[in-house]
Amino acid sequence: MTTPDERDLVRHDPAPLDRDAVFYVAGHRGLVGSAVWRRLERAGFSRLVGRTSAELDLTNRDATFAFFREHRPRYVVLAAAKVGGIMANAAYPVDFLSENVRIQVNVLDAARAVEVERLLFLGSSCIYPRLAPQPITEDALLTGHLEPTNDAYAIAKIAGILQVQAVRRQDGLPWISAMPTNLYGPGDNFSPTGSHVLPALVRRYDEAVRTGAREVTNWGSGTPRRELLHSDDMADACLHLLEHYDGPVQVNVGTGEDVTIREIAETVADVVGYDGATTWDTSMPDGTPQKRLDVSRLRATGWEARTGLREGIERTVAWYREHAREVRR
Ligand SMILES: NC(=O)C1=CN([C@@H]2O[C@H](COP(=O)(O)OP(=O)(O)OC[C@H]3O[C@@H](n4cnc5c(N)ncnc54)[C@H](OP(=O)(O)O)[C@@H]3O)[C@@H](O)[C@H]2O)C=CC1
Ligand SMILES: C[C@H]1O[C@H](OP(=O)(O)OP(=O)(O)OC[C@H]2O[C@@H](n3cnc4c(=O)[nH]c(N)nc43)[C@H](O)[C@@H]2O)[C@@H](O)[C@@H](O)C1=O
Repeated sequence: MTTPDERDLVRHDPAPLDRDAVFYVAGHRGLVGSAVWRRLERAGFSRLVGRTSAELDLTNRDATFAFFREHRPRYVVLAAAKVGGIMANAAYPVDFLSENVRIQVNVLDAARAVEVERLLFLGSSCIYPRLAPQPITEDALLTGHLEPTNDAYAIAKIAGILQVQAVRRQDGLPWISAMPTNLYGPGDNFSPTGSHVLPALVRRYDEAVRTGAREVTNWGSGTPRRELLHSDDMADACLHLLEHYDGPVQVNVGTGEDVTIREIAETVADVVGYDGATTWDTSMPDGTPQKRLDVSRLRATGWEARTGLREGIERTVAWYREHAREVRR
């Protein structure tokens, strides 16, 4: 008989995924989910299943169970969540905690009921303590206080990691969790107040160019450091981990490099062609001073990010300009 500890040993080459099995991408229209869907299509998966939140509200437990019983997916990527930038998280902590806990518990319980073979849960680098030593290793989890602007969301994500580990221990199912750094790419949320920093800056600087404005004001001091990963790289890492990692520890996913918000703003301004002034509204929160991930566990499985930050920003600006009308609605 194997002990729980033996079952939890890391296997670097779990069985390759069957391209003809039913594969459910929860949140398939979001930034990450849509990139995962494109990646899986490219890899030859022929039976992808996705539902919008209007078609299947994952906070509804009965509907979630009915969906899993009907489709019986063999594989799942859980990329459905309530997601937002620093101000959305700070303003709506109840929603970020409650909705995310409900989505996760329902999906993970329903997946357990039909014995989903491989499942990837997506957390976030904000699960780590606000002042974790840099770069942040996976074992920094639960070693200190969280960043107050996103503690509610982080607690929900930590509960998800623990639920995946518990399913591994209790049922022996080889489910895994990935902790992405800050992400960006096509299909992102470009809402001026609710979005993350990169889409917010793309929209703001693009608008300044279009209107001829000579001054742009960003939030905070510009000194916090962030690590940014393109959503296509994230999607590639999701498939890679499902095929090459089987262990209880959540895996950090990022580039391993960070820059200041000011540097990100300068790059966005340069890419969109803005040459006016930039000021900083220090009445807005900075959030965590730095959250650079240690990605050595991921690298040990043979994966590295491919998209450089400037190239990723250029692609995102091009996408935004092509889709600006629908995005700005
Ligand atoms: N964006 C980022 O910088 C980061 C994201 N992550 C994590 O990655 C995952 C994906 O994030 P991201 O793609 O950016 O988020 P998005 O907001 O772009 O997409 C979220 C998706 O979740 C779906 N969803 C939300 N609520 C429900 C619900 N009640 N029922 C069914 N579906 C629902 C939405 O469906 P619909 O569109 O149909 O409403 C949408 O497709 C999340 O777990 C997030 O925490 C982690 C680190 C950074
Ligand atoms: C992914 C991650 O995302 C969030 O944490 P965050 O990293 O702090 O996210 P952010 O991208 O919103 O901000 C990064 C920095 O950028 C500055 N900043 C400047 N100007 C704008 C601006 O216009 N918009 C935003 N949003 N930020 C701006 C801002 O003041 C901050 O210093 C959490 O939701 C958390 O839960 C989470 O998982």
